[in-house]
Amino acid sequence: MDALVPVQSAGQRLPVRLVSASLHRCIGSVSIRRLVSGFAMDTRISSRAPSQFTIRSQQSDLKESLGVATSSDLRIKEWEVDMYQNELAISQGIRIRRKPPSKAPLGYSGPFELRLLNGQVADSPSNILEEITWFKDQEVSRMKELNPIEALKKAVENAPPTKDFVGALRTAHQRTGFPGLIAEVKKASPSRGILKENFDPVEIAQAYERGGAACLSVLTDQKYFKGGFEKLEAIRSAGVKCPLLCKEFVVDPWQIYYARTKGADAVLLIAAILTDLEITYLLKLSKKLGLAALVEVHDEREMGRVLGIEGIELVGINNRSLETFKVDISNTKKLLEGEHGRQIREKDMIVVGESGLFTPDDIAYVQAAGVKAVLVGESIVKQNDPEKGIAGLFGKNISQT
Ligand SMILES: O=C(O)c1ccccc1NCC(=O)[C@H](O)[C@H](O)COP(=O)(O)O
Repeated sequence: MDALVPVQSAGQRLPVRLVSASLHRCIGSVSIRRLVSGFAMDTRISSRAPSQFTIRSQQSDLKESLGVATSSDLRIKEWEVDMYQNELAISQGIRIRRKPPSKAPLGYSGPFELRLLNGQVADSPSNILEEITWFKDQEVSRMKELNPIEALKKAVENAPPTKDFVGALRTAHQRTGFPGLIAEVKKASPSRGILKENFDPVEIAQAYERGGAACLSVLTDQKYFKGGFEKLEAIRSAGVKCPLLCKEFVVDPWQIYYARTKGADAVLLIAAILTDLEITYLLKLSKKLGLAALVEVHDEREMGRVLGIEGIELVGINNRSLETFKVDISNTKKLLEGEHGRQIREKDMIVVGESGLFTPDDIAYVQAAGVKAVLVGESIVKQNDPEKGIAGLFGKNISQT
């Protein structure tokens, strides 16, 4: 019996079988589908094996056997599922915690008791990505109440078809000989503050399209980037033809449905905050809804993980450390060297160089490293005329070539 799940250190793999077996015991008749952050997983639990972990009164056992869990049982179970999810993430080397650490609910007795006694955990976010992720988790819970998934699924059925994001990048690369440009519509960022005061997202998007952008990236996060879904919708409704990336911090499948209903053609999946299983599932869901997925990595470990996942066509290498904000475009080169680069070429994936690209030399540098697309925000959005900004970035007008 695995009464005590061993605490995993970073880099060690926590067997999924062990996690599911333990979840099985903890959750009893409650569907994991509802509990693991809304992620629909294959494992639907139906067994009513008695829990080794939770102390229940005879009365609550009776209630549960009748399918009526007490609210305190549910709190304990939800908390414990969060803890297992953290363990799984840690075992994959993910340092970003998805939620602030919380104390065990009253009455909890189980494997995490020992863990809690041992360590002092920081209860403030350790970097900006973690802060954004914690906020997003809360924000998505609120948004889900206002826009239930059933309504979104209906809206998706009636939504117009999506545009071919990956195809647009390949075509632009072949047409211009330069990496296909994903031009970012971004008013502000945590590292740079406000980038443009008089910010008209539709005007900027139209200027980017005239300037030869293959695709656009639209920030939808309000709090940290001053973006919004209304901006994505407005750009789509204005008749812009470029495929649109919904630039969000996805922590829940609900967001994929929501992005689809708001006019997105592609979504961003950030490996630093998602487990392999989550990426796999979100990728499948995106494809099912007709969306492309840009899977973003920051380091070699994340690149290795992503290369082990089937079905990824677009990999973004972010040159910005989300922990220190330092931008270093040699990160793109480093991650495309050796075995990883070989696998990427073999799989014919499109690599997108992201962040910190300002000059034709920067573009030439990441192109020589192997990228077929670039994602650029600051250097073009700040220009009075973003259309000319694109010509400046590439050293020539790429709309005509
Ligand atoms: O830009 C930030 O400060 C930032 C902070 C935390 C998470 C993500 C962040 N940026 C998102 C991006 O990756 C960039 O918007 C994108 O790659 C374009 O970068 P740039 O051309 O340097 O504006």
